[in-house]
Amino acid sequence: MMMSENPTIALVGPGAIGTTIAAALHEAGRTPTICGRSAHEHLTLRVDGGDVVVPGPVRTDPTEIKKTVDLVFVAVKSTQVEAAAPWLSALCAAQTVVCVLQNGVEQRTLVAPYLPGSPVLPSVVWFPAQREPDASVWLRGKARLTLPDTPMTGVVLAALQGTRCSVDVAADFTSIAWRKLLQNAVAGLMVLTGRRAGMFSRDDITDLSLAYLRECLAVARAEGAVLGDEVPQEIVDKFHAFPADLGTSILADRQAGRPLEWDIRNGVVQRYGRSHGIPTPISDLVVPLLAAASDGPG
Ligand SMILES: NC(=O)C1=CN([C@@H]2O[C@H](COP(=O)(O)OP(=O)(O)OC[C@H]3O[C@@H](n4cnc5c(N)ncnc54)[C@H](OP(=O)(O)O)[C@@H]3O)[C@@H](O)[C@H]2O)C=CC1
Ligand SMILES: CC(C)(CO)C(=O)C(=O)O
Repeated sequence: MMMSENPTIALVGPGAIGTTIAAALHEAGRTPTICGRSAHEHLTLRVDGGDVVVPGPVRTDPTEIKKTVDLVFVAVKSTQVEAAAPWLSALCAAQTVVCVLQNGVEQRTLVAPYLPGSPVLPSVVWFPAQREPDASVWLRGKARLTLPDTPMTGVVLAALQGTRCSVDVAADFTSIAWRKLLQNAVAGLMVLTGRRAGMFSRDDITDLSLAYLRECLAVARAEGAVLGDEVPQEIVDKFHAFPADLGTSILADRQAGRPLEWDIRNGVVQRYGRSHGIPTPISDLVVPLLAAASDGPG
């Protein structure tokens, strides 16, 4: 699918990931319409070379949107898609490309019901970014996405071409998305301890993580992911190498008392495990604890 020369672009969900992508687009002269929940005059991305300020305002009323756009980036949490649906109705026509910047392997299923048949492009978001108390976002790694190879991938490639956010296109997107899901699943253990990446240097947490990752790997393979036996160790090695104070977005939500993406990051392994008849004893412990931390009661 080709994009018009000056495509119109909107970003729904100007949080940690959304601000990073909005800043990348803005630096390349492709400033998106920013659609959020909280009003801000501008967005600020903290990067090594200083701040990137993206002019706003952040729009908060979907009824103000009078025209659909060519490309929408969706960067709300998976728990916020339903509430963000009025933005999707206002911004999307049948030909609008909707690129979902979320964790998980179910972006299409989650977002498509709120669209007028627009094509949905899932992505793998590799970089850590965190919201700071002053509402700026701290980009803590190299901005990088992986996209599946589809007829509309070129639209996103063109939009992000020459920006600080690099994009890889994967022939086997399923395997890459599941690999990232394994990383996210084990990161969920940080919610249960209230600790950051430094906790993975403990031998007992390393052993638990490896066992959990092997369980997730069995489910990923049953879902068609081609991932080797070395993947659990590689993911744990990654956590060992992270700065000790690096968190994860689900921990940030826990600490802010927000709903957690427990279902798309952890519950998914238990759900698919059940459908394939694969035992998931670690998920059976971890998932109810995360679900209760998120949704209560109590
Ligand atoms: N942060 C990270 O390092 C990474 C995150 N991810 C994934 O990316 C996705 C986005 O995460 P992240 O950026 O951290 O999330 P954030 O919570 O930082 O951002 C979500 C944004 O969506 C806004 N929002 C909430 N509800 C609505 C609504 N109804 N309409 C419009 N905007 C709304 C929020 O507004 P408000 O300011 O009011 O809360 C916030 O600006 C998640 O799936 C996450 O798992 C993937 C890789 C890394
Ligand atoms: C930072 C990262 C990449 C690792 O878990 C992430 O996906 C998140 O925080 O949600």
